[in-house]
Amino acid sequence: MSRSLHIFTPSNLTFPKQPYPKPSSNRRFPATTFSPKLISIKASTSSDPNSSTSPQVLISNNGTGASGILSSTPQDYDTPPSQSIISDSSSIEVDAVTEVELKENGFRSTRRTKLVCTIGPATCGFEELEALAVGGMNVARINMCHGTREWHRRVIERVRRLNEEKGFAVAIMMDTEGSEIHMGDLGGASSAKAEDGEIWTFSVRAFDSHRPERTVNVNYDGFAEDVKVGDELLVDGGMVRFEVMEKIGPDVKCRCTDPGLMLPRANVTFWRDGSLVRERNAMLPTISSKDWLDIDFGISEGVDFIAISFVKSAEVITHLKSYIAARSRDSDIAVIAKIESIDSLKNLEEIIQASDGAMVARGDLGAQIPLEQVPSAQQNIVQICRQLNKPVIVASQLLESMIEYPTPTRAEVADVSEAVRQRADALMLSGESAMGQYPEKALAVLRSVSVRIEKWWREEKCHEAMELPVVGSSFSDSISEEICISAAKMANNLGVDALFVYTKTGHMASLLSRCRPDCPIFAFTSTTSVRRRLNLQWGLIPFRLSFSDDMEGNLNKTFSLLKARGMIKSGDLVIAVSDILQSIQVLTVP
Ligand SMILES: Nc1ncnc2c1ncn2[C@@H]1O[C@H](COP(=O)(O)OP(=O)(O)OP(=O)(O)O)[C@@H](O)[C@H]1O
Ligand SMILES: CC(=O)C(=O)O
Ligand SMILES: [K+]
Ligand SMILES: [Mg+2]
Repeated sequence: MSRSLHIFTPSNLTFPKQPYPKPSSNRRFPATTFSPKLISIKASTSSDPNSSTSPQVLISNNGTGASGILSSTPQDYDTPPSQSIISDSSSIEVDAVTEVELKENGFRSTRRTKLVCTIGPATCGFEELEALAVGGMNVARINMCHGTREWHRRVIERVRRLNEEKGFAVAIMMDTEGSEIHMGDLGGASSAKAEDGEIWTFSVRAFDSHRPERTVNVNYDGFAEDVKVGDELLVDGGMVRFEVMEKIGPDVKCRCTDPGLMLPRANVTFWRDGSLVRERNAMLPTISSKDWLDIDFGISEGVDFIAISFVKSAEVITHLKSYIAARSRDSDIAVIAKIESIDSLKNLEEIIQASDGAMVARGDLGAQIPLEQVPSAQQNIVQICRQLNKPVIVASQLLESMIEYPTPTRAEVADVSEAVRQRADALMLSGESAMGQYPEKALAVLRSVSVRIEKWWREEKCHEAMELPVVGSSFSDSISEEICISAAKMANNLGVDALFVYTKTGHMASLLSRCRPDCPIFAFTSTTSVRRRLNLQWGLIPFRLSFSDDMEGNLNKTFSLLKARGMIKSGDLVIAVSDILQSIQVLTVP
């Protein structure tokens, strides 16, 4: 790129000469001494990328404020699917929970960390789902390892109905089974207890209705051939352990060395001399034929996210993304790479780069690498995701003891705090919400710990600045990134109440979220599907709003709609950015 560009940042941006006060301790500008409503800095785009006119930053003072123009190459945002655009231009949609939170506690106290709940027998009813939505569930996860497609379809229907009838924007994430080795479904039993010293049979034979006592089926045909006498067999990452004693045809006799509860379809790994054995099962495809059918199901149901289990390489993600694109022109399903195998750690950056987000799936990850390596892997994945601008979910065993007990352990609270402190986009409940005794209580713990830790770290100003590399490929993308970095920095320095972002595809909102600003981000988008997808990203409060290319009009409309609902008030200080007209505007709410 030969053209030079003046990207404005707070350091090279000239504000009007008019003095304005330093942020006071409550970090709120008195509207009387500073009239930010009139400051508008725009990066307008020239239509000719090769234009010889040199880019310029113009700051003009229109009375008391200023406006700046910065020219650049044309931006290209793709138009979202027309089908999902809601034509009602007079309303704004936000979920009832956020609305109450904003009204009662103000901007600062809103939760920035998003919450994902796995839906299972304990939470599949409409009322239970509603209780989770009221409790702050942003994304409902359905795990295709369990239940029938018909069961999952009903859950999706209920979540949809909840969104329609009660104004929520709960997104749906479908998680594939993947083709690693796991046990069968225990013939319908909810669990099986293995006691110390007991002999259990792991068999590749399928059992119809009658499962012989102390026998479990294993889904991998090569199992009996690949294991050796003396191997250690770990169920669910070591929750239960066995030693292989004898092989009899398709049956493998094992002695329980670490007793515990085995759940249906629990994952099985085997170890030899302290290392994970990956014989022919290493060749199992990431996406099995059953997974492809589940993916077709997810596409036809219009789920918002598909999470792929046991990803090994970026190719499988790229392949799936083109498969989805060819089959679902109207909806845009985001693909989340689950990082839960040794192979995925080896190819981490390429996999995350190819995906729309990632999950630190600590359950299986902890079965493939030594447990003491899981925390550093988590930190690394969270950091790479933030740098590459991909949402990241920290999952598994966050509040494991709450499957049975109404209060978490102190260690669990510390674990949740750590994920919040790392500023992961989202935390996930698995068994706690799918089949535990206290799904709502577990969600409430995630909620209160998140809010508390976020507030604490904001107040202490403990967050280290993170180097955010350029992620976009076009010049226009770079401008959007710089705008977001500058806007977030300005928002922190000026102590504004909220950042507003008007975004058609959601991209600009995600770039702002990546900066992890101190104030919440109101993300306005015209489609319900983008709004749902943004619900996974840190700090974003997604609104559905029809808007035009006239930012002045958009802002006035937003202010009056939000004021009418008591969600903002006169005098609130806001910074607005948009991907319609690449710009930063500082405004006080009239
Ligand atoms: N749809 C479902 N029907 C029945 N039980 C379910 C369902 N979803 C989850 N569960 C139960 O909740 C437990 C925890 O759920 P989770 O989604 O973490 O599954 P998992 O088997 O550990 O697999 P994964 O590694 O894919 O997360 C499961 O082991 C299962 O017992
Ligand atoms: C979530 C998941 O798949 C795991 O932790 O293994
Ligand atoms: K799964
Ligand atoms: Mg897993």
